[in-house]
Amino acid sequence: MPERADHSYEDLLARVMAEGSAKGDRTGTGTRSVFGAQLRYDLDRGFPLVTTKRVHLRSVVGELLWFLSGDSNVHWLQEHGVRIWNEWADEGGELGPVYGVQWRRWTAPDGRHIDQIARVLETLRTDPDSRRMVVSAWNVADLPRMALEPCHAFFQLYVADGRLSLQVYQRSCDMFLGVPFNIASYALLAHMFAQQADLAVGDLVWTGGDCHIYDNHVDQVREQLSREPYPFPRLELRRAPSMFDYDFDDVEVVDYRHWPTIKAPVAV
Ligand SMILES: Nc1nc(=O)c2c([nH]1)NC[C@@H]1CN(c3ccc(C(=O)N[C@@H](CCC(=O)O)C(=O)O)cc3)CN21
Ligand SMILES: O=c1ccn([C@H]2C[C@H](O)[C@@H](COP(=O)(O)O)O2)c(=O)[nH]1
Repeated sequence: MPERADHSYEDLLARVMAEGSAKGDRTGTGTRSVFGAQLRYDLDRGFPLVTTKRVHLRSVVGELLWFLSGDSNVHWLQEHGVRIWNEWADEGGELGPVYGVQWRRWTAPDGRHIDQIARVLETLRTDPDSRRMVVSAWNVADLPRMALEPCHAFFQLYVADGRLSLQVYQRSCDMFLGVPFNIASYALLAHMFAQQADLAVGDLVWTGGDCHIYDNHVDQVREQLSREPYPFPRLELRRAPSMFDYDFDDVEVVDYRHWPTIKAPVAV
């Protein structure tokens, strides 16, 4: 029997449209906003790539590989055709100590560097019941040097019944442009961790703080909400020798049925 289509992202989008409070924001664009929301996807039942518009998976994959490499310069992204971070980079392409740097090289007070991804993977393999499998990009001391403070600030891994789940906390959520990317990115990350630790995949839990729709995305969201979602595609992830050896070619999404692209300006 074919899988039923998931509506949870579209339902949240509709809720922010209908109930969101008018709220100003840093970019001067204006938003409607709801505080606190949660989406849950059983990763075993499909890969949560929004279907009511085309989501450019290659940019999602490129961004995640770039995070995992510990890079903070947009040159590598640009060389691979990913443009989503260009607006925030300085003349040299630098973004400061953003996600990749904090994930792979958090600087301790004594000058050591902590690889949070490697640590959490080690715990996953040796002590999967641990309640301490947390990775934080929210390095308070480093915030002033970042081009943009982390939006997806913190995630936790959890294992039960041989299944790996991941929950991410996103403090600020651009519901139309950013969130479809963020959901797909953490779903892919959960699959990578599970594969490297020989676990099955469980749930992706996405928790949002300030969930907003920018005023200049309202027409696009109305168009999107007029569309009926399709069932999610499937992910085929080729096993890489380590968490840090995945490449574009290892990631394939199969049977992605989707509605056409909807363009929208990004608020800088
Ligand atoms: N306002 C805002 N929203 C965001 O989602 C966001 C930021 N700023 N700043 C940092 C990153 C960059 N992210 C972005 C930036 C641009 C797109 C974007 O323009 N997406 C288009 C085109 C995708 C492509 O060309 O690959 C889309 O249709 O999804 C998506 C995420 C997510 N983040
Ligand atoms: O991965 C991301 C990165 C950024 N966003 C959005 C959320 C906000 O609209 C802006 C960030 O602005 P702040 O004033 O720093 O909150 O970028 C996202 O949704 N996903």
